[in-house]
Amino acid sequence: MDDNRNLVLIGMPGSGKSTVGVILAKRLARPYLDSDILIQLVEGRTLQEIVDQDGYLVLREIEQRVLLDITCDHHVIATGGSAPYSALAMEHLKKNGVIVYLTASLQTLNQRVHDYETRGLAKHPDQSFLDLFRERSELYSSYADITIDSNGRDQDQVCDDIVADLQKMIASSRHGQ
Ligand SMILES: Nc1ncnc2c1ncn2[C@@H]1O[C@H](COP(=O)(O)OP(=O)(O)O)[C@@H](O)[C@H]1O
Ligand SMILES: O=C(O)C1=C[C@@H](OP(=O)(O)O)[C@@H](O)[C@H](O)C1
Ligand SMILES: [Mg+2]
Repeated sequence: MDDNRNLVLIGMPGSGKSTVGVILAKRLARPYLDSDILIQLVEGRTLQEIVDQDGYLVLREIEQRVLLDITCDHHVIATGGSAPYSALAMEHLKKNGVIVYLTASLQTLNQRVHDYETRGLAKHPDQSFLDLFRERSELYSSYADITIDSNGRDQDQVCDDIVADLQKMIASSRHGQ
């Protein structure tokens, strides 16, 4: 794909950002970055340890810092599900990136993920997953350039759908020039 912008994946935990991100990077011959891994490298501890030791708001602050430090282009970047809580970070990523929102229903997410208790979710301990899902859906949509429905699609099909939509987007922006 002839475009130098980063491809930035956003969506709920379990929507497939990390899994699809690796496949997409290989498909497009681009380097891959996962901001969750960057956080763990910078902090020298797991996401769950950060939440347990310092609380979910500190994890969100660290995530914002790590996202603001990303200055590359031409990468595929999988963010963590809580990335869009930082408007600053999202605006930074959007300047040089196409934001791809992977959607999945609550039922799909619950089928895919069984470790929400240890995954280090950046949410208030009393907030239910359903409430989180509702709160975030709007937030993700507000930043999305492309929205891809991952329900009933395996990771390779999701990757095909992203590439097809990106090609359409690039072609239509060329026609508009
Ligand atoms: N399109 C898909 N269809 C079926 N399972 C998927 C799909 N995408 C991801 N998964 C599975 O769902 C789980 C969560 O995926 P992951 O990539 O870690 O999501 P995220 O990074 O968005 O939290 C993994 O076990 C992964 O294999
Ligand atoms: O949604 C969340 O609150 C989080 C999701 C995780 O990433 P995935 O979306 O890749 O699971 C990770 O960033 C962090 O533990 C917080
Ligand atoms: Mg992930």
